Amino acid sequence: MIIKPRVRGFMCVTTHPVGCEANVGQQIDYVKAQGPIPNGPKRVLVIGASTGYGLASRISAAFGAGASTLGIFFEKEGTEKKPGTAGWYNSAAFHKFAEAEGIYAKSINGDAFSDAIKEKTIAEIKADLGQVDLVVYSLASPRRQHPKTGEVFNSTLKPIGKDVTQRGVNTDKETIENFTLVAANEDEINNTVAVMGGEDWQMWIDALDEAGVLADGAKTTAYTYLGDKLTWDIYWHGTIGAAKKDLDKRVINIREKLARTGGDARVSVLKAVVTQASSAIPVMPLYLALLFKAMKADGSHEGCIEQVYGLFKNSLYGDAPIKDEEGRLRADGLEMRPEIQAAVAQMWDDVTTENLLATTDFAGYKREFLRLFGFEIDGVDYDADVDPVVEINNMA
Ligand SMILES: NC(=O)c1ccc[n+]([C@@H]2O[C@H](COP(=O)([O-])OP(=O)(O)OC[C@H]3O[C@@H](n4cnc5c(N)ncnc54)[C@H](O)[C@@H]3O)[C@@H](O)[C@H]2O)c1
Repeated sequence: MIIKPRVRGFMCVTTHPVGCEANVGQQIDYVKAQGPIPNGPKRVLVIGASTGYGLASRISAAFGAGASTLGIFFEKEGTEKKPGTAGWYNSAAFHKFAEAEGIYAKSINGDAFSDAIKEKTIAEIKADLGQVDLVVYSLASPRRQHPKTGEVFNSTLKPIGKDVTQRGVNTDKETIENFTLVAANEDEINNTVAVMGGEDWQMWIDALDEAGVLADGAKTTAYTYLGDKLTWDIYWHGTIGAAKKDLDKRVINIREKLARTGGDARVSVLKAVVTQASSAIPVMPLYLALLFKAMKADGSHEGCIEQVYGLFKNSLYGDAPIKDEEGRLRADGLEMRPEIQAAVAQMWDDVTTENLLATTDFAGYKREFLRLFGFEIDGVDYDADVDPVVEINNMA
C-alpha cells in the first residue's frame, strides 16, 4: 500500500508505519546522544505509552536509563486495507529497537481505565518484573467508562463561568477566525474531571500498592500543563484546567502513600507541544504556531523527547529538582519566560489570514502535526509500497 496523509480536522486518518518507526528512532538517537540518566529508574510502567509525552517517557526510561518498560495504550493495529494508529506503529518500532539492544519491553493494548487492564498489568509485573520503581501516568482521552459504576463520561474543552471569543487558526482552510466557545455547564465540568482528573491515577496507584508491585522508593508522576494568560481562558481556567487541578489535589494522598516506603508522587508540568491530544484543543494550534516562532527564534524550541529527558534527568532523578510552590516539577520554564509570552501575545494581535505564514510558524506546526502520523520525516520514501500490517513483538 502507498500511504499519503489524509487530514480531517484535528486528525490525520492515515498513518505511515515506516515514518513512525523513523520518528521513534530519532527520539532514541536524541536520548542516546544526551547520555545516560544517572540513578535513573530500572523497571517502569508507562500508562499512555504509545504517543506524545508517554512515548517520550518510555524512550527516556529505556534508552536513557536502560529500564525495562511495560507500556499500556489503546491503539488499533493495521489491516491489509487500512493503516493502524500511529501509536501502534510507534510501539512496534519501540519494541524492535529495545529488543535489538537487549532491553526488556512488554505492552498491553486495552482500556487503562478498566479494572481488567489494571489486573492484567499487575499480573505481568509479577510475572516478569516483580515490582516497578516508576509509574508514569500520561493518558489523554476524550472519554472514560468508570470501572465501578459503568457510567461513561465524555470530556469537553470549554471555558468556565463565561463564554470566550478568541482568535484561532482554522487548520483546514488556513484562515484566522474568531472562535466563540460557550461556557461549560456543571455536568460538563464534572465529566471532564472524571475523564482527565486524578481519580484513575489514584486507582492505579492503589491497585499497584495493594498488589505489592510497587518497589520501596517507587515514584510516580502525572503530566499537566499550566500555560500563561494567553491560554488560561480555554485551558487552566476551563474544563481541562479543572481536571488538571484535580491532579494537584489527588497527588497529596498518593504522595503520602508512597512516602511510607521512601517513594514520591509529583505532578510534572510540561510545555505545550503538538500531540494528538493538544491539536484537539481550540486555540492551541495558533498558540503553538506562535510559540514555535518565538522559541525557534531564540534557539529554545523543544518537543516531547527534549522535555521528558530533561524532566527525568533534572527533576525526577536529579539532585536539585526544579519545583514550584505547589510541589510540582517544572519543565516548562523556557516557555513561561515573560519575553516569550510577550512575543507570542504581540504576534497574536498582529496575525491575519494574509500574514499567517510570515508572522507565525504555522508551517512548522503543520509539519509537526503530520510527523505525529509518520509523515514529513526526512529519508522516508513516501512513494514506496509499505505493509500496513506490523506486529508488536512481546504484547501481553
Ligand atoms: N500535548 C501537550 O501540549 C501537553 C502539555 C503538557 C501536558 N500534557 C499532558 O500529557 C499527558 C499526555 O498527553 P499527550 O499530549 O502526550 O497525548 P497523546 O494523545 O499523544 O497520548 C495519549 C496516550 O494515552 C493513551 N490512551 C488514551 N486513552 C486510553 C485508554 N482508555 N486506555 C489506555 N491508553 C489510552 C494513548 O494510546 C496514548 O498512548 C496528558 O495528561 C496531557 O494533558 C500535554
